[in-house]
Amino acid sequence: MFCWARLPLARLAYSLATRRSKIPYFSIRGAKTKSTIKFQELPQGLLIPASLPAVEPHPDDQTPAYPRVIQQHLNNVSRFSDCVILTRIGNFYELYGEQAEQYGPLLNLKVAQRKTALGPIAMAGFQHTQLDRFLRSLVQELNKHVAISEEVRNSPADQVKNGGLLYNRKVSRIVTAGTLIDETFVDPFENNFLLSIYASLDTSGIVSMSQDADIGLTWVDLSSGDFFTQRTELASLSSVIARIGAREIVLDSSFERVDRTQLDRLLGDGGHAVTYHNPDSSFVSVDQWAPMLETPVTEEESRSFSSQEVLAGSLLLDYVKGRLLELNVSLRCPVRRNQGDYMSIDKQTLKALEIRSTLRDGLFQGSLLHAVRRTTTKSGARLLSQRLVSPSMSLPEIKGRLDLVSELLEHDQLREETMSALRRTTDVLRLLQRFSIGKGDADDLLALAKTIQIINQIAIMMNTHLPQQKGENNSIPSSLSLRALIERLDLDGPSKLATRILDAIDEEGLSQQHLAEEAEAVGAAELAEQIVEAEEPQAKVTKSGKVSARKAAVVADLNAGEFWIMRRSASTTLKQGHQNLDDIMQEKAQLYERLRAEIGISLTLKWTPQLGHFCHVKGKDVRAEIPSARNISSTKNTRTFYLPDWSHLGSRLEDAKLRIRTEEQRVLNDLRKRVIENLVRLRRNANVLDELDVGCSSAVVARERNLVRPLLHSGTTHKIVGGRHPMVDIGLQEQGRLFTANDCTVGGQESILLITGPNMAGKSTYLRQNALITILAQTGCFVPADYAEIGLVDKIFSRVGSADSLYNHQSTFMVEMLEVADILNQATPRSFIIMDEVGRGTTPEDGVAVGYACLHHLHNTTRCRTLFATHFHSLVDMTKNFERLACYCTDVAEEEDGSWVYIHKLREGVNRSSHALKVAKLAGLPDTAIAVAKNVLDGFERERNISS
Ligand SMILES: Nc1ncnc2c1ncn2[C@@H]1O[C@H](COP(=O)(O)OP(=O)(O)OP(=O)(O)O)[C@@H](O)[C@H]1O
Repeated sequence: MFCWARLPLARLAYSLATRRSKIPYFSIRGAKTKSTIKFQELPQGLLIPASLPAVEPHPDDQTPAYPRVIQQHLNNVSRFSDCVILTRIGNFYELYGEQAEQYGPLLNLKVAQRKTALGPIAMAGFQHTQLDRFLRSLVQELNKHVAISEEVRNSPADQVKNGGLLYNRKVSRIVTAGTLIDETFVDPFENNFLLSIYASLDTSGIVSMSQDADIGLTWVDLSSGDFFTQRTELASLSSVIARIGAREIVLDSSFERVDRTQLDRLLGDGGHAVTYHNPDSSFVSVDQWAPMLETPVTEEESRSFSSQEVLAGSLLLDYVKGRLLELNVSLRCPVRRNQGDYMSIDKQTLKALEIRSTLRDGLFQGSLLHAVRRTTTKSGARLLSQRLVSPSMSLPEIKGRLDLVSELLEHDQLREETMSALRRTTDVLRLLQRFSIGKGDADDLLALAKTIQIINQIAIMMNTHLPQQKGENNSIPSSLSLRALIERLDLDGPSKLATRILDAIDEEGLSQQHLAEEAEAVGAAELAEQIVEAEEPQAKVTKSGKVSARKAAVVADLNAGEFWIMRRSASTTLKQGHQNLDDIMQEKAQLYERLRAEIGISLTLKWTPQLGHFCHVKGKDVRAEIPSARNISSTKNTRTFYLPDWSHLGSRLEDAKLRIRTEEQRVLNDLRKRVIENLVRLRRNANVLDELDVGCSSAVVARERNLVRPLLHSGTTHKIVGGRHPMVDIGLQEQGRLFTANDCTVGGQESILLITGPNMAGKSTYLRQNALITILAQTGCFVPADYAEIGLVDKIFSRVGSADSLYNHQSTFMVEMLEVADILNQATPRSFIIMDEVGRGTTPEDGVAVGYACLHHLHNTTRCRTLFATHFHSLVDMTKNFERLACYCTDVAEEEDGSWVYIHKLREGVNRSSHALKVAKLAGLPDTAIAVAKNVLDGFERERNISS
């Protein structure tokens, strides 16, 4: 029999999975070497080493070689040269050699040295249950690609080839920031996009930097299956990239020759990883994308893709395939986004308007999304986030979304009930991706079935409460009306699937199994303690709870495998299997009774993974004569022994259980297959839920914050009455202060509003609130105003604040000019521009000149809606003859006693006083400094009086 005491034991783990597959083993890891030795259990509970951590002879020669696992790691390092390799060894993932030395300290892992024939080699590792935590650090914080080398069971032939090794290792997947699927650290509220860009090449084979060069983009979220394509031109590329907000951008190697500063400017600093990849030719035509799609792209759709989009798609899919290796993933059919269908928001504007995060701290709280998000599902939150950065340009689409909000506002109870139902649903899109990569388990199936049931309930609720026909006054019912949405649901197939899942899976058994697994985990730890204790009897194991833990382990061991996750009725084979098992259990009871009658003692028939089927007696019966018993161990009060009858029946029992487990697995696989068959329907239904969720969210915010439905039209005018800034309004309310609403009529007769006024009196707030109201309106949300009539805006631009980019050799003024240049070059008569203090980054004279030039260009050439705030009062005089420019201002009201208040209400006219010293005093500048500043101002005043 194998002797534990000879092993340099440090850790021991018991593998549940392997035991279930009827090949029980322990794996023991040496304290220093961390090699793993597996022990197989023979009948009668004997343990023999299943494999030894042999130092394999090198195939080419007989010189000393690294142990196989290290050699495999080194091979992987050269095969996946851009990756950190994590190698699975039993219950651990290990890093070796240089990678252990480099990443061990970064990951806070202890780096040890393992002795090998070729000298010591560094190693560091962590428990397999911690994989996601370390992946997060490597992928998201250190921006690394991680190749995961998993243990795979060798086929009998491979075992012979590999000197009897039961397990081999194989890189199963490469994880990068953009290829996350079901990792626990994927942000549930945002999409995790991987974007590929294909640009036209010039004659010398370099990416063309001509502003109108054709660009193809495709982006995919592997965690939800969403897949999009778009064509654009180089001039708009950085805005499109900012809007998509990808975690990783894949470029082909022609981009490597683009000037670094130029490329950085194009790609922006959205916190994404950039990867260069050279695709092979496997996905060059859209037809070849089919194996990775839920359904092939139709010929008509495929004709709509530009050649650049197809090439970007082939780059993307080739990259995905190379990262997922053996995993299959099913993506949705690519949705083509027409540039003209969405309002373009450039990357500065996205930041400046704080759409998804605040400008200063990058926080969610304080952003527009935070102000308007009341979604109850994660995928609803993702949809809303996407919509806010890509407001629609389609009047029917916007009208449809607004109709839905209006309808949900009309039906309070229906809305409340829908929201409460949605709250109970699971994130179907992300769940389905688990099935698409072959991972979904019984819990996932149950979650899916319950969500399907909830969808059915929502449909019944809507059908019961909604009037049969919407749009009685001959108006055409909107495609997004509640009824139209419900009619979009495809309930038949999914309902059958849900019934099948719920009929098959035994929820009670499943939760008991989870409990048993937890108990077993306790048992494994306890067993490890026992063996350490057996090895070093002098070392006292004093861990509290030891006895109860042991009991839990024994209980778990006895019960393990008797909780079934499928109902007996799930299949005929299961029914028969359970009948067979019942019969054997009856035989067990009879055996027990027989033994008791024959031998006259009370004994228990037990099974543990380490001993197999054995008998146990205690107390006075310990010394009884038991024919054909073979002792295992005995103490004064207990005795453990094998009995052939029980060993034989026990192996039949195990066999019966194995048959049930195998059948359960088959049923599980069948259910998974059915989920995949329903993928398209389930995803379509999930979209309806998202639409409902976003509609409910908008209705709730509209009610909470007293928002109104905007009127959208195809003109180029804005008329907003009583407008408020969505975030400042909330912020002031939290402080018990009131926001002063302001009107904004711009476009047509007055296309430019030139706004002056004191510091801190609300100019920037006014500019931004009107831009935000426009974005909300075109997103299909109600807006913070008393009334809003908005002509569709194709591009929204803002030039606010100043930020230098020293890294890119750009001064504050250079950054400002780059942004202004983009605006003046790209704005169209349908655009909406806010410009705040243009020209403040240089001398006042130069600043005025630049400010005037902008106003002149916007007034005479672009002719689009513009709100322009400035402290350069001479601009007012210089633009006096601009017909379509009107002046407005904010103010300060001074009381006789010297106190003063800001008048945030905008009035027509000009205000030439900045009251800057009031702000300086408020900010706490020393009185002496204020006095000096005042003297300077008085001096200027005197000079002005003399010269006039
Ligand atoms: N309409 C308003 N109602 C109430 N408070 C407002 C309003 N507009 C602005 N405020 C408050 O005044 C603060 C300053 O506003 P804002 O930054 O817009 O002023 P400004 O005129 O642009 O200042 P500066 O010229 O110094 O940049 C805001 O943070 C907000 O607290």
